[in-house]
Amino acid sequence: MTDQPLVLAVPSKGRLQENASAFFSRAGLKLVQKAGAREYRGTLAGLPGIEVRYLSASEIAGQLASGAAHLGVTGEDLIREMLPDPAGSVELLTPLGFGHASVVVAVPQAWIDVRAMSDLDEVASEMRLRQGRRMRIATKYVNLTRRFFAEAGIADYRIVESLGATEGAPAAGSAEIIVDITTTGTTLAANALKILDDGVMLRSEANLVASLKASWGETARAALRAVLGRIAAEERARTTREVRAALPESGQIDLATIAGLHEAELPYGAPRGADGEIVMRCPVDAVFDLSDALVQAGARAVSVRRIDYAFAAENPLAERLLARL
Ligand SMILES: Nc1ncnc2c1ncn2[C@@H]1O[C@H](COP(=O)(O)OP(=O)(O)OP(=O)(O)O)[C@@H](O)[C@H]1O
Ligand SMILES: O=P(O)(O)OC[C@H]1O[C@H](OP(=O)(O)OP(=O)(O)O)[C@H](O)[C@@H]1O
Ligand SMILES: [Mg+2]
Repeated sequence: MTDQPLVLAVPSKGRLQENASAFFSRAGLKLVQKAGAREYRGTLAGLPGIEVRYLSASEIAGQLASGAAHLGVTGEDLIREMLPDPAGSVELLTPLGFGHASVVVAVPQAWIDVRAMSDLDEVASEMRLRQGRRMRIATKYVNLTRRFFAEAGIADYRIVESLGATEGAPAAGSAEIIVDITTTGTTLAANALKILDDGVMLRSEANLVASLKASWGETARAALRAVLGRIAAEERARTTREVRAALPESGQIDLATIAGLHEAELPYGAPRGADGEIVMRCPVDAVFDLSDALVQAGARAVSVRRIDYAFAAENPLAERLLARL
């Protein structure tokens, strides 16, 4: 078997594209697109064994499912909708803090008595009884809708598959209600629709996702460690601060206790010698309490700084995935 490169699928358009590029560059991963405007492949600068593919968010979900891509950035909504067995075919490595959107059940605002899924059950039964037809739901989230309605005990409906402008379906008369994704709610409001009180099916955001179906040879595994090592180093750096100080004149300070109280660590160990320097690292939220504690304990010149990357021997993201391969 040939030792294939790691295929990294990156959004090439749409809502996730810009944020995804920013995420990779923060982690020091420079996407280099091959020459030619129609070339949808690239590499990562300085990292061998990786092929970048530029695809739409839904194609990325598909390629992770089939194993054509090893790693990708896509919306959790697409993973849950498109994969029959997400838990068995992919690993959601980490949410990325962008691409937030919810998949919701929305009905016409004019249905003033309909507020919850249980009310919808009544609407469906009445429609069936009085008009002899089933309630129609316009959506492209066919699988998520079937699952959610089954859990709500509603069976009397029909799905009208929508390819776009789903919110327009009720006004156009092609469906009574819709299931779609929303962020600001602007599109729903513009179409005189409202979300049911218990109608939020999924809160989604962009995730870094790994395929369990891809072929993970040595080259791909080595590339995985390198990529996830940088991503983890950036995240560790972003969520922590480095706190430095000079030892008290007396040289006496109980750093272990102070560290323990403020979730801090001494990444370079305890200071040596009377004019040693204390270097600690703590979560962003703990910075002021830790600094106060150091000052109270007699430490001098306490300063706090951001760090760009914090590399470590441990690679929790990679280990979690490799344990499943
Ligand atoms: N307000 C939003 N509306 C739609 N998608 C959003 C929104 N906010 C975040 N997303 C995320 O972006 C994903 C789809 O992005 P987008 O619509 O840009 O892709 P696309 O280019 O239309 O993909 P395709 O052409 O395959 O449909 C969604 O599945 C969701 O995860
Ligand atoms: O709640 P809002 O902030 O108003 O956003 C929701 C709208 O955005 C998405 O469409 P998109 O712009 O991605 O177009 P598409 O349907 O062509 O993908 C989604 O399908 C909704 O129509
Ligand atoms: Mg879209």
